Amino acid sequence: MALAVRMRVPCRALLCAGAQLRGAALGRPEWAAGGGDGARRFASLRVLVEPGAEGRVAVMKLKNPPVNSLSLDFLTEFLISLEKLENDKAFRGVVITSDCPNVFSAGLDLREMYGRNPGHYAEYWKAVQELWLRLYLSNLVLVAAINGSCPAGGCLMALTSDVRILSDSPKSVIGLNETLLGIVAPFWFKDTLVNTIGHRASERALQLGLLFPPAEALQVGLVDHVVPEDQVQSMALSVMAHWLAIPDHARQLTKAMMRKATADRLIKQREADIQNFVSFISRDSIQKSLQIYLEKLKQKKG
Ligand SMILES: CCCCC/C=C/C(=O)SCCNC(=O)CCNC(=O)[C@H](O)C(C)(C)COP(=O)(O)OP(=O)(O)OC[C@H]1O[C@@H](n2cnc3c(N)ncnc32)[C@H](O)[C@@H]1OP(=O)(O)O
Repeated sequence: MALAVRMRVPCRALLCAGAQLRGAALGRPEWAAGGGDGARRFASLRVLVEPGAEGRVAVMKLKNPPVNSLSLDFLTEFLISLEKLENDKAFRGVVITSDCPNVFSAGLDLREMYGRNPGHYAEYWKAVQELWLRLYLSNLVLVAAINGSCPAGGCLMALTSDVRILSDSPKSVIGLNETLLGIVAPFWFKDTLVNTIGHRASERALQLGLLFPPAEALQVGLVDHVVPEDQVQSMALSVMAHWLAIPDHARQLTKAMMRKATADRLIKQREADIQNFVSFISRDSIQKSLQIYLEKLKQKKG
């Protein structure tokens, strides 16, 4: 039954093959298994996978310092580790959290979108699409344990999860803030937000580029729970236990029923979406906006 409901995402194999080649080219081992749990604990440079609870749950820790930006290398490593977990029938759920202090993820890596060539932009965008499709259509129960700042692409990642737990800290702001950078969230970012918080709240959040503090994120429905920082992971595991009490086949079919139409919109026009991104991001005005934003980030440090 699990096989019957497992959805295939085109081009995944190609992307993963690309990642392995990239890893090999960098002259480092692809995965290092370790610890007493053998294959249940593995790591790449930027993603750490540890056993969660009762051998059925894995905890994926994002480890791309300083701010877990979603670089191409990070995306490829993340996708490989997710595929490993998807293919291991022992795992039914994954908690996604950050290994970097105060930041869940700073979103897409601005350096992948600034000052590069069209071929690079296309390769990067394909990987971003793949991340969204693989997470959004995952058969696993995904719980985002958001232990820090979660803007733009970081928020998109969290929105693909089945449940979101946010730490109660002034640093833990979450939202799709693309307009603040002078860029526009693509339709599938928007669809994911609308499916979570509704049309009117999304319209306001997207146009204003809102980054919601914890209480407001909870109120608008962007996250499901806000808990003290030191309870984020334990809360995630306890919510996970609730979701795992449901038979997988029924939950998976229901998840597919709720999400497939949204994912299909992108699957049907992936190539056009890549071309749109490349032409948008290559515009002089957009490159200028990104340059200014990157400079602001640097100046902030003083
Ligand atoms: C059609 C186009 C659609 C594209 C859709 C785009 C989606 C996106 O995700 S765009 C990215 C949006 N992200 C942001 O706006 C977040 C920017 N970052 C921050 O606000 C902060 O860095 C922070 C709150 C996440 C963390 O703050 P803090 O701990 O104070 O760290 P710093 O700001 O000092 O940053 C350290 C270091 O990291 C660099 N950096 C930060 N964010 C990014 C990023 N998204 N991509 C690449 N690099 C990033 C920052 O510039 C600093 O670098 P150095 O000065 O070289 O140390």
